Amino acid sequence: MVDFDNLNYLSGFGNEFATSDPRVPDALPEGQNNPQQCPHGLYSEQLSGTAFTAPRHSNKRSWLYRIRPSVIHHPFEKFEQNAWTNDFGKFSPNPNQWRWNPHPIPDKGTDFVEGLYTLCGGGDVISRSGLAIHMYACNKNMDHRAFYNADGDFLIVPQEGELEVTTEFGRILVGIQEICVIPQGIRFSIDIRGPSRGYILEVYGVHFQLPDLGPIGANGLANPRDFETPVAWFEERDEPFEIISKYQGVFFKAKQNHSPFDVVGWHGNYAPYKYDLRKFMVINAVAFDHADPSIFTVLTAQSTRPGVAIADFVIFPPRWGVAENTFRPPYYHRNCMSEFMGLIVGNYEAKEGGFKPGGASLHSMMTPHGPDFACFEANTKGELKPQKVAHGTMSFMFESSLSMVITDWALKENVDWNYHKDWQPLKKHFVMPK
Ligand SMILES: O=C(O)Cc1cc(O)ccc1O
Ligand SMILES: [Fe+2]
Repeated sequence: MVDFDNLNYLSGFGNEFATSDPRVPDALPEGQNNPQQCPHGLYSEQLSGTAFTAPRHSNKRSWLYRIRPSVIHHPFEKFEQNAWTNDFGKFSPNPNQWRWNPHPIPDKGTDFVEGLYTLCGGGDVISRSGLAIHMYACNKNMDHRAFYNADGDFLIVPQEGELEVTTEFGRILVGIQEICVIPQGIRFSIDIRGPSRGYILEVYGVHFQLPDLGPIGANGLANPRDFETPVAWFEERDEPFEIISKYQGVFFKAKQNHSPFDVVGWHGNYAPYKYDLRKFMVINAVAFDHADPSIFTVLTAQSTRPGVAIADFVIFPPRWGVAENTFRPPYYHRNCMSEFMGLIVGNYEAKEGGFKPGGASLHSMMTPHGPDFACFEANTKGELKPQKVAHGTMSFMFESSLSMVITDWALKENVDWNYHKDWQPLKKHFVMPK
């Protein structure tokens, strides 16, 4: 059996892939999807990621050739997960700047599903447009348990602990400074290598795509070939499994007597993938001024309004700051978008202190924010030499055109109640001309 450290991946973003587990190299039928009998007695099953009639350029579906069809399970019953929600209508608005200390990894045995925790979000899973932002913190494998999200796609950003992700499409090792995307409906199970924590961006009704490059040209930012999709892998395990479904924001469980990871081969363009953020080709200002952070967009989940995202996934990787006569850190600003930030490793350039790896911040629609006092003081003085910005760091932003609501528990737990004090010492420097 191939272990998680020696996995092969298929290269490319959104390609039409075709893959069979090397133990059964001819698992895919030749030239058709539904032969009267599939090779090796497999069942064929389609997983649709878009409407059948979606335009060809955005149409997503895959064909799975599996030992048993997914439908063989017992009825779903409620599964208690009280730190999760997709129902943001029930919480009160709060326009403050929010910063959270790292979400704690529990002492008691907790797997990925049990350790999910919702911070904020907006929109609606039922009318199929919106997003939610969650964290996970766990210390236990999802033993004989698989999860799928009927409501949307997950973009998972591990901050501590590599994740061994088994999916219906194959297996993925997701390291720190890597991300993985598990599209709507795909069953997966997460094993860990130690205490684990990370962030999740969930979007409903759309899938992530690469941003357009416009005048940048044909190359740059996240290059398509650096996205890695698993090769088919299956296990034949006739043992009790629990399938956890998140449907309309609520968790359900169903029993079945076999592993859901029994897909021997699959083909199509709807599949999970991972990406190493250190491969991002950074573009930035090389003469003067601070460019908008959209230059750092890795993936975008577009709304129906051109250029307006349900959520953009933006990173702040290490790079050279060279701009002349420029206040180089992020500018003070108010935005018609909502900005959620997380820190994977290192230090964020706009904050001299307080924003910790594993922590988070939310600057809501039109809520002012920007560099803290120490950052402003340090960067308005001194010679502007070329300088490596935040060596070895990786922070990110989930930016959304939706107004986000914070859960009641996130308004109480892990809150840095001193955050607003970061800006209070900013001095008045104005001098009235005589
Ligand atoms: O608020 C933030 O720190 C994120 C951010 C970074 C940047 O370089 C410009 C604008 C912006 O919102
Ligand atoms: Fe901002």
